Amino acid sequence: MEALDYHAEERRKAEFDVEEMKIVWAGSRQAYEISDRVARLVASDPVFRKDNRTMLSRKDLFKDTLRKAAHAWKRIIELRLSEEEASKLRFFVDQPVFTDLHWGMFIPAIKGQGNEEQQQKWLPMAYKMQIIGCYAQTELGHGSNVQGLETTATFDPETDEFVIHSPTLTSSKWWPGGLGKVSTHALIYARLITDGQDHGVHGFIVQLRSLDDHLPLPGITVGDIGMKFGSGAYNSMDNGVLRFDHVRILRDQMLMGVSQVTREGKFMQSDVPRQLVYGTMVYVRQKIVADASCALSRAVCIATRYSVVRRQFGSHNGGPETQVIDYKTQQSRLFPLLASAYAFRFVGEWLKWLYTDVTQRLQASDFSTLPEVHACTAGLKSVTTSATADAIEECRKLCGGHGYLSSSGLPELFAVYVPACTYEGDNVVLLLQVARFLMKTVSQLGSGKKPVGTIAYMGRSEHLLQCRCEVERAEDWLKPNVILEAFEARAARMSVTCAKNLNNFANQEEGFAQLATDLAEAAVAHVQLIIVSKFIEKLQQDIPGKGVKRQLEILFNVYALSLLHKHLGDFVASGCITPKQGALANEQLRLLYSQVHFDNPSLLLYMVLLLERLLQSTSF
Ligand SMILES: CCCCCCCCCCCC(=O)SCCNC(=O)CCNC(=O)[C@H](O)C(C)(C)COP(=O)(O)OP(=O)(O)OC[C@H]1O[C@@H](n2cnc3c(N)ncnc32)[C@H](O)[C@@H]1OP(=O)(O)O
Ligand SMILES: Cc1cc2nc3c(=O)[nH]c(=O)nc-3n(C[C@H](O)[C@H](O)[C@H](O)COP(=O)(O)OP(=O)(O)OC[C@H]3O[C@@H](n4cnc5c(N)ncnc54)[C@H](O)[C@@H]3O)c2cc1C
Repeated sequence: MEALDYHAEERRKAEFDVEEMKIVWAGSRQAYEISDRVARLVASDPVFRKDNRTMLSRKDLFKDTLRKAAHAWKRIIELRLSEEEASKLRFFVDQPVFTDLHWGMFIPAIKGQGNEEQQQKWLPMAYKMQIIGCYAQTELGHGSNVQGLETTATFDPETDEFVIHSPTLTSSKWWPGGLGKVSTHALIYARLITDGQDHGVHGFIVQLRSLDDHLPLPGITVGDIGMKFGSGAYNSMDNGVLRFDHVRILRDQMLMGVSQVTREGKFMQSDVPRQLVYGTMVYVRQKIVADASCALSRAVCIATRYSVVRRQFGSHNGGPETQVIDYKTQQSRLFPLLASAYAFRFVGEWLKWLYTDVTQRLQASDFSTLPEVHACTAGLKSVTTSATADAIEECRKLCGGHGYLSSSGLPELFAVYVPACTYEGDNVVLLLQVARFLMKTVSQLGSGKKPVGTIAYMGRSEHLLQCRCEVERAEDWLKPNVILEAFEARAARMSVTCAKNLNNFANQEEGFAQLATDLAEAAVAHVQLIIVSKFIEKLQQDIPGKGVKRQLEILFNVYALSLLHKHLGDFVASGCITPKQGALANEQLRLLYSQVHFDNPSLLLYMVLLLERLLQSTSF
């Protein structure tokens, strides 16, 4: 029987309820139904075709993108799509476009940092797209170091205006998406100067182009910064450059939700943390985490289908050659990526809850969880995007030469995805922010302040610094509590070791600079613990559907044990596990990959179908 026919036969026998798995992936039945409905809408509309993108010139690609964005907007209005449906539709158009920043940053920034009057003034125009905004923070000379930004906003009490100016070449705004051609307005982050005093970086709404003829307004020099990595891909986005020559704006165009400037030019910092000015970045970082699981599942879907169909070597007596998915190396490279897609999905769901929770707390002036939210969004954005970018490249390699063809979908997926390791915060810079949070927590352990939330395990560091994992046999690694304790012990020991070593330096800053690499690794250990623990929490929930929970347990073990294998040095060096226990973990991992293989060849096909079916539930 042809392997593919065999698939069809086996598919019907799938040991788990695929429809229920799709709902687990989507997060709820309602979310699944919206995704499915909108995905079909996009797939059936010829205007949204994607197969020609890599053959278009930059100019034609940009026109094609504008056409799609306009068509998407028209369909949203015609079909009266909800905000969630509209967001899905923009997502499925699946092409970096100015609306990502208009809807994804410009509007959230006004909502998060503007006062009531400013929201009432600007949001209706933005929602109707009568104005199109971008988020202009990064400059030629500074991206990571926000406090180093040079653009100035100097208050003129004579006219009750701010003068926005680019004093140096390096103060040119550089990179903002949507800036190069499309945006009429920008949210500019600039140094607020009143009465000769510099009050740091704040947000200002500045009109860039005329609403009549779209030409740049006086004092504004603006344009596109040119081709980016790869053909097609991110070149559908008009990332731009912007300079100001003493451009005047009204005082009420400074976002005044976090701090204010009075008519007399007095700077007023309300009793909120100044870091709320960074709120939009925190919001996008949590969205990027959810997005990682989508990009990763697409790549793994392609690589799994290829691995099932591709045959290479191993023919006996003229029979069919071996399916490459039968090879242990193919399995050990592919299966952890599938498991990661589910792990990132679940931690993304949790992070969305954490962000919603902090937003509600902020409305009640409760800033208690802000540091943890910053550490979680920064850390999870860093770890999930780095892992996903590496995974897409691995999926390309898993597909041999065909993975390098544009028609495989992988090159463009990679080219569009990889800037996620840089934008919204360089991944190393963000890990160092997590490390700062960890060191602060460790330094407070003796103060009696009990660590809570994702850092609560640090309160048990006494135990975690000397515990021994109870693993005698390979199957002991299938116990979630054993895995959790190993990851907690690793994270606690790496952080406490860093904290101890910091004391060997004259001051914290010097220590931080010298130990930055160790601190970044301790941050990764902390973040991976969060991902593992949220997967375990997901499995503790009531998960309907025949066999669904069982499959997710397999994926959890593959995810956790493949991570343990990858970072075995950390676990053994920190004394959490012995080399023998590490070897047992690897043995269990191999069993997870190949327990099907030895039992029954047809069951291997079932494992493959399981992967395919799991991925089918992730194909949107
Ligand atoms: C669908 C998806 C795709 C959506 C589509 C996406 C399309 C692409 C969009 C890309 C858009 C962009 O790239 S927009 C530009 C993105 N740019 C960035 O992300 C810049 C990254 N840099 C930064 O965020 C900042 O410079 C930092 C955090 C690195 C440093 O800030 P800083 O002000 O110097 O602060 P620092 O001295 O380090 O720390 C002082 C104290 O503030 C705290 N702190 C720092 N930041 C925060 C924060 N955000 N929230 C709370 N607290 C904070 C620290 O923990 C510390 O607390 P304590 O220790 O004192 O207690
Ligand atoms: C596709 C794309 C879209 C973008 N869209 C926007 C947008 O819409 N709006 C906007 O404002 N910006 C945007 N950006 C800019 C983006 O936010 C910045 O590029 C990003 O924040 C990184 O800053 P940087 O480029 O200055 O890198 P740098 O900070 O200069 O990083 C360069 C290297 O230095 C290292 N480094 C820097 N500081 C430290 C440190 N303290 N310790 C250790 N290592 C360090 C980094 O790890 C990195 O390896 C976009 C960027 C890209 C690529």
